[in-house]
Amino acid sequence: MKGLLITLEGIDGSGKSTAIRHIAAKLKELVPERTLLITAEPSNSAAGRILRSEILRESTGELSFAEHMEELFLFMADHARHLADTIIPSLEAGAIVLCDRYADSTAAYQGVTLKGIVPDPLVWIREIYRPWNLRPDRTLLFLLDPQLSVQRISSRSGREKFERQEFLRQVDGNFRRLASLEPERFVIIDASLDEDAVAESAVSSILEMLT
Ligand SMILES: Nc1ncnc2c1ncn2[C@@H]1O[C@H](COP(=O)(O)OP(=O)(O)OP(=O)(O)O)[C@@H](O)[C@H]1O
Ligand SMILES: Cc1cn([C@H]2C[C@H](O)[C@@H](COP(=O)(O)O)O2)c(=O)[nH]c1=O
Repeated sequence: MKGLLITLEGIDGSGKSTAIRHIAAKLKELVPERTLLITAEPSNSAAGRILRSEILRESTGELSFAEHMEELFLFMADHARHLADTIIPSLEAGAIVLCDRYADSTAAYQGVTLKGIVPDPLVWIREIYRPWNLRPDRTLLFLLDPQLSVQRISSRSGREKFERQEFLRQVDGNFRRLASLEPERFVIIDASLDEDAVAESAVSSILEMLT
């Protein structure tokens, strides 16, 4: 049986982790014969663990050129390791893989942080990934106004709320641009709906691919 790679993308607080739990429960009920793998990036690779410690430590200060480049290539190294060790073996075994964040997040987020360092960083990052990345069968893009998303995650530490909102507005614009470049791969999920409605739209989109 052919595996299926479904990725979930969207800005911080758009509800991906919440939705993935509902989706997994529903798929277990509707297609009990299928193996499900729920995973996420950054993953638990060595690079992923460095990134997670950095994210937790999130400095409010500006990163240097070297720190921005280091962050980009750590995310890419984590992605390569995650593909090789986890995603590809699961797909080869016929699993449905639900991945919370994937290469599109690198293009969307580092496509903002690398502005002024490289020309059109979103396009550059896509080009670096192109020769070796595994294209998802479908990407669910959770769209939510950054003002709402910042309210949802306001309890988390880190950058000032306004700074985070402006940053996420640019990330949101990058996700929308990525979706416009590959409309056949992306499905837009209205993340402003309640949890059940969001999960229902996500599950129906996945079931379409199974039938
Ligand atoms: N549909 C929804 N409506 C209202 N609140 C929601 C909804 N989905 C999730 N939330 C709440 O918003 C917050 C963020 O949700 P969640 O962690 O699932 O987002 P996320 O996209 O995984 O964020 P991040 O990428 O930053 O981890 C949580 O407090 C969650 O309970
Ligand atoms: C894969 C990936 C992630 N990020 C950012 C996006 C989020 O702010 C954090 C991950 O936090 P989460 O709560 O676990 O989703 O990392 C990024 O900047 N670049 C990437 O490639």
